[in-house]
Amino acid sequence: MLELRGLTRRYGDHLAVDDVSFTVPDGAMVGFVGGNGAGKTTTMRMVMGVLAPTAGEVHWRGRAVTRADRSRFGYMPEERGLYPKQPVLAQLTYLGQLHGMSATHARERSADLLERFGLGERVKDKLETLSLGNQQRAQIIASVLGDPTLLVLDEPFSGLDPAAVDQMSELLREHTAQGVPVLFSSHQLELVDRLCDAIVVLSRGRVVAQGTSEQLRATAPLRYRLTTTHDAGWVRGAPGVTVVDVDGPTALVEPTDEEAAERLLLDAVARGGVREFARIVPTLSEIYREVAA
Ligand SMILES: Nc1ncnc2c1ncn2[C@@H]1O[C@H](COP(=O)(O)OP(=O)(O)OP(=O)(O)O)[C@@H](O)[C@H]1O
Repeated sequence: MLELRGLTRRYGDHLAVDDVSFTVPDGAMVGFVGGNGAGKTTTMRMVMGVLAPTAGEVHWRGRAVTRADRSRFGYMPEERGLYPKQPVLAQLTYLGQLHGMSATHARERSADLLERFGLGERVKDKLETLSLGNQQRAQIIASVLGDPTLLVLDEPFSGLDPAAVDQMSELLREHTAQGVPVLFSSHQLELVDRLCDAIVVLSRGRVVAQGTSEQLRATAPLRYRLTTTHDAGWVRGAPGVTVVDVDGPTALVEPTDEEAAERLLLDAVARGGVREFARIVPTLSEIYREVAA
């Protein structure tokens, strides 16, 4: 398990990361979301030891992380790590060796992954001659070489087409299935919602929400849409209900609890017909906008 304890980073007067604490349990995929400049990259750099924290600690498997621990972490940095002018397979092989693999094993594993991700024909090409999405595939492959004990990936899915997103998600799942914790940042909230066991939302350097997407949804107010056969203006006087909006026969309401919702429905039926009475479950994007506002 990876644990961030009160991680803080200042750049001069600017507090870029402010007392950030969360865990990435073994085998869990945790999505790290937040607007531009929220502090995700800075936090990940501190986890990897690329940047020293102003305060706070990173713990790995229950104790302060060491340089040896970090040498087994797989990292995809924001600035990416591969050399544009080097052939793809040669540099992946070299990287694998840096992670302790034999030259043969590193070359075989890299070639297998390149083949699997549709780059089998491009292994001898310089990285810079590949499309951006294909370069990104190679960068992700680089981060998983050498059986990493933890994966920290800075926007690994940006620029990938839907097929590559599926392939890369599958690759990450293979790692979580073996107990490897995975932390990745992304602006693609639907993807984060679909892939992650838990989500950490950062805003202006602070964690403003964290939990499973169900837990985050549960923090949203209970909201219903009522569509009647007549004008719904009467809901404004209904007990235990806050009216968000009324538009002709349709009302958006926030009952204090399920009982108040039921009373409202019975009232609506008694007053005429009900076309729809539906619980509005917010999307992760809506929750995100709310908490990050
Ligand atoms: N080397 C630096 N010197 C000064 N300020 C920095 C430096 N690196 C980052 N910052 C500032 O720290 C804050 C957090 O930046 P960071 O790159 O961690 O955010 P982010 O969440 O990764 O953003 P994005 O989604 O745009 O990549 C920003 O205000 C940024 O301008």
